[in-house]
Amino acid sequence: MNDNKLLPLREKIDAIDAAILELLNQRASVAQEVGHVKAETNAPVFRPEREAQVLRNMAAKNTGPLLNEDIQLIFREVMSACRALERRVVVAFLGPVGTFSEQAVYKQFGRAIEALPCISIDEVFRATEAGTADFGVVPIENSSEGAINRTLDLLLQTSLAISGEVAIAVQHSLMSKSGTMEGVTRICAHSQALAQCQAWLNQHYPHVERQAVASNAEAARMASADFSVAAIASEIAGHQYNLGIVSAHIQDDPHNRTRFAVVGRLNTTPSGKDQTSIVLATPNKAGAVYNLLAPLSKHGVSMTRFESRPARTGNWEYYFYVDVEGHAMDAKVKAAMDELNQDAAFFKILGSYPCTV
Ligand SMILES: C=C(O[C@@H]1C=C(C(=O)O)C=C[C@H]1O)C(=O)O
Repeated sequence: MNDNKLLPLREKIDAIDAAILELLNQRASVAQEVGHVKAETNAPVFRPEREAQVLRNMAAKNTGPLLNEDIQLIFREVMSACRALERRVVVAFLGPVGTFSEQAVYKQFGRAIEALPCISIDEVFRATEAGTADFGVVPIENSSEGAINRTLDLLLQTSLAISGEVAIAVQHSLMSKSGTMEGVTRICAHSQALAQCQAWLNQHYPHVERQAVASNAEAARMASADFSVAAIASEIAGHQYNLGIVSAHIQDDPHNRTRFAVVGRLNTTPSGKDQTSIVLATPNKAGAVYNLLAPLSKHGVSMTRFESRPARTGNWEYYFYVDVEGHAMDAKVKAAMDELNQDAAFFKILGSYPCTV
């Protein structure tokens, strides 16, 4: 074998690991000091703007061969572990475990947290508003199905602010207890997942009944207990419930993504590269939307997203959900927001937060 050649290389790796370990613990000790300083003033443990800066710095300094993406994953976990020495933050999400929401939680906060599964999006908001959780992670938009209306409606009323956003690739697989479709009479999934796989299902299993259930993970749980049920869910959920894969990645759009908002009782300060989400309504008159957006162009603020929701007043009135580049504390964003606020029938800043790194 090549072990004679490997041995000295492994000794090198052992020495480097010892140095990394030493440095990691030095870093952790400083994070503990940060924790003590924060405890004196009851300051928030999780600072998304600072974590975004650390991740951006690491990517900027990285000379390889490790990829920026992998460096950021590693540092996300390093920060998560350091943060947990200050305090383990509690993060509510749309459960049960195994959902894409749970993946989004770990992508944003790392693993060293307490993840709190909730039965509905409403419950995620409630748990976070009540302080049972420090943050909540809620789906806001899917690239093939559009906005998650319940989240938009709840954002309108909540006292929480958006403190971050996370996007994850959503890949659905068809799975069953046996790993085949033999004896399967029902395909279960969340309604969004059924919609995202509609064309594929129509083509491959047009005659099998489809049933919408509370979540894909719930579908996976049902399939694990019943040979007549197949589930559409993530492979992670399938693995959790010991399911076999019938067909992998069956979503109609191969680039299917879901964007999640992180909500909390925290107002995030500028990170250097931020965006601001607002919601506003116009008086119901000609040219209102045009006028509404004029302050943005006047102050040179770029709009990156625009979504409308019926206001349900019966008058064809709408709420507009708008994302703009920059932080609400930036002079030009602030000037544009002040003007919007003056003209709008309804105006609310949902939050300013770091752009995804
Ligand atoms: C150490 C801090 O606390 C947390 C941990 C961080 C880290 O490990 O780098 C960064 C931001 C905070 O979420 C800090 O606020 O600087």
